Amino acid sequence: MPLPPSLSSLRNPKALHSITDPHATTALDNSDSYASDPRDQHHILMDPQRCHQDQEQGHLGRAALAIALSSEPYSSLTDGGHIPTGWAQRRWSHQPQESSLKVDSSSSNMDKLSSSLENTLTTSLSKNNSGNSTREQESRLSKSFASTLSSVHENFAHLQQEEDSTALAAQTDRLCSASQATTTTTHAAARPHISIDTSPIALQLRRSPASFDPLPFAHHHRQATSKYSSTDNLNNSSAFSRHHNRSSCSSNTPSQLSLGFNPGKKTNTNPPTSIPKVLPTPSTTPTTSPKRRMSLTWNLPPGHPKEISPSSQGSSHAFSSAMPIISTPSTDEQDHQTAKSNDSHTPNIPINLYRSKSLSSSFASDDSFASSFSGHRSSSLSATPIVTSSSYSSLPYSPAVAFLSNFVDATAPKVSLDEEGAQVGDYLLGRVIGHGGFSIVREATSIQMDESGRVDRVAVKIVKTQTGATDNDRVQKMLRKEITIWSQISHPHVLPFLAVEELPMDTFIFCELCTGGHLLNYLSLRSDLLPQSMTPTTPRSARPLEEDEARVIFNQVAEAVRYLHEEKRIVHRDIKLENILRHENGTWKICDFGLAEYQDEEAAACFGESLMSLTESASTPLSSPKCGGGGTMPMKRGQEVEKMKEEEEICGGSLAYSSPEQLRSHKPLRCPSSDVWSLGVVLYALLTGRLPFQDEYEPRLQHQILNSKYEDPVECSTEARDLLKNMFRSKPEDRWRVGQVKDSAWCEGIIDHSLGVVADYSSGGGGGGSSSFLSSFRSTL
Ligand SMILES: Nc1ncnc2c1ncn2[C@@H]1O[C@H](COP(=O)(O)OP(=O)(O)OP(=O)(O)O)[C@@H](O)[C@H]1O
Repeated sequence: MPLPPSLSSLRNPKALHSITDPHATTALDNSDSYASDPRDQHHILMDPQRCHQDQEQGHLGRAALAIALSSEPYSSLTDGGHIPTGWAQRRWSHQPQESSLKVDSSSSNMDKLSSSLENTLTTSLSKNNSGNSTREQESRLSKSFASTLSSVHENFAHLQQEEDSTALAAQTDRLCSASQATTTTTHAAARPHISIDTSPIALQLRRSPASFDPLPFAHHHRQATSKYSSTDNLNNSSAFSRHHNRSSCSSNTPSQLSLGFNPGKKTNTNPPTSIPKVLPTPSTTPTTSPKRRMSLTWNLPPGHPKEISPSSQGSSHAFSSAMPIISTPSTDEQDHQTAKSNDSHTPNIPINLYRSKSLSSSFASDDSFASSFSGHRSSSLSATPIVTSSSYSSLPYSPAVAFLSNFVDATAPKVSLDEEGAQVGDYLLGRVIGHGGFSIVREATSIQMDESGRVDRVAVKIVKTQTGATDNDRVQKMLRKEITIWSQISHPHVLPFLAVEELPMDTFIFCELCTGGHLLNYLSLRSDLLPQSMTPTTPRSARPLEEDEARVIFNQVAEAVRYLHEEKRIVHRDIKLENILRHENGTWKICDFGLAEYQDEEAAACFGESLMSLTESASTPLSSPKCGGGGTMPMKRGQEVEKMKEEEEICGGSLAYSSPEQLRSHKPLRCPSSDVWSLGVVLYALLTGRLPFQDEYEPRLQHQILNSKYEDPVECSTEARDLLKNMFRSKPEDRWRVGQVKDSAWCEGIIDHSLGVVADYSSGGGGGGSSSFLSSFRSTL
């Protein structure tokens, strides 16, 4: 089984070795002995048995050092196989390979370093776990650490000569982490909160202080500072300060302490004396960088093996390992419950709460955890069962996981790229607002604000690269064409195209958002009928619009069609109520150019395309099937045959809106007259609340269309009925073109010539003032 994404996408694999919490530190010191929990792969568990063996064999520290120094990526440390049923069997198969290390792990230097570290850790743990820790012991421990680190520095000088700054940095981090963990634990008893910065930020600062940009971490600083509110004991902590002084690690502010030294100094053979370690004091408004914030805070139950100071007995203390931090300090059980309820496996949820309740129950119910911590004591170990995944059952995340999640590549996808919350281009995807044949349409919001501080809301049509359709290639080809056409047209009543993002799995077309729904919705809602009422299968009707309102809408749509036909020389081929959307400003816009076509070669050329895409040699020129109102075009026979074959399969559109010539043709036509017919269907629906051609039995429906048999809407004005008649002419060549439609008396608002009542509704500006007059006038007809 491959590594879980949260681990496999670690930005810095070596970060694993900077884990600072005591569990993980112990695990790292027994680096052959930690494993992935099969129940939750984000957990790293320890094998105390193995820890013990390591210690017996004197490997404590050495393996960790070897791995820390290894330049191998983290993934290569895994066994690469499947996760067996028992977690304990899953161990990293990595054997430190001398050749891959920049240092000779058998050199005396290394031995010295290793055993020094080992001794220090052992001393630290045994003292701490005996519950007899005193200030004196703390001090001794600190000294011991200081000398260890100084020894480490000497060894690092050797490493520096190897010019391996990366390995050096990892080593530095690792050792500093180890020392901090113990020191911090020692001091956890003396104060409610202590925050030692071993975060990547601090590490970055240590590595390249000059290039460190404090801004993104301002929030972290603030948090860390606030966590340091209790600093009263800090200055009293002789061990702590001595440790820092003697180990060449210092603090400039009480709120930010960090350990380390600058590995960039390659020629310095002496232990470094000062280390860039202090984060800039926060002074600015925090800048959020939410994906890189987290907190590890947990309280230890009194008497717990991890609780090391006698002064802490009877109380609950916090151990805080500060990383890029958002702390949600709380001590009540309710918070713990909240934390538990958040126990999803989302690796990037950065807040981790470890409450005394959870730990005490966890520890109390499973001594193995305690023994794993004090694994060097063979007596307790032998009597203790191995750690199981249930040891962690009450914890939302292990500290190690929480820390690791901080290193997950910020760009790693957290959700599928076409799901709500995903970022595509400059937009964040939102809820689904519509469905098409091969698409879903979502709302999306811009990630940038405009000058007035507003965030743009747009719509995005998402088409999968693999739609699942057998003719997927064709679907993709049509999509290409839709984008080509749509991106080059611009009209107030055509839905504006904004951008396109093509990702491996999906194509995203961003366009203006129309919050008012489509025209079918609009009609249906008015009459409290379901949208189905307008489908050919149901003879029921919606309440018609007032003629003047219908005129406003129709004029906008017809104007857009006129623009397409006459200015752009394209045909829409799918004009219907569902493809006319209402913008929040009340205007109507045509959308869906999925079936749009160029009227002829010339038109195609204007869009930078060629209808003659086939390379076949010339043959007899032909015309496309006859259809009135233009749309003829020369075509070569071979090409046409191919084209016909292709087009037969992509013939689309809705039957209820189909023109007679389209029904007669076995391939989609590119003649504008068919659009005019469809436009007539829309007009009829607006005026009557029903479709002109509808029948549940399809052949009967086709018959109606072919013979242009529709019910004359006697309730409408003569001008409206006249217009409909001219739009529903069977022969395309007799049918009005869209320009004639636009110039019609009804569209012009010329209702009754004899009375000279003229109102101009063509601009879409309304004309509601004369509405009642017009209605009453109609009723007198
Ligand atoms: N810009 C938008 N604002 C609001 N809703 C939209 C927008 N674009 C599309 N929709 C909704 O999504 C539906 C489907 O969109 P569209 O017609 O563009 O997809 P399609 O895949 O081309 O559909 P079809 O299969 O019907 O051709 C529309 O009917 C409409 O309800």
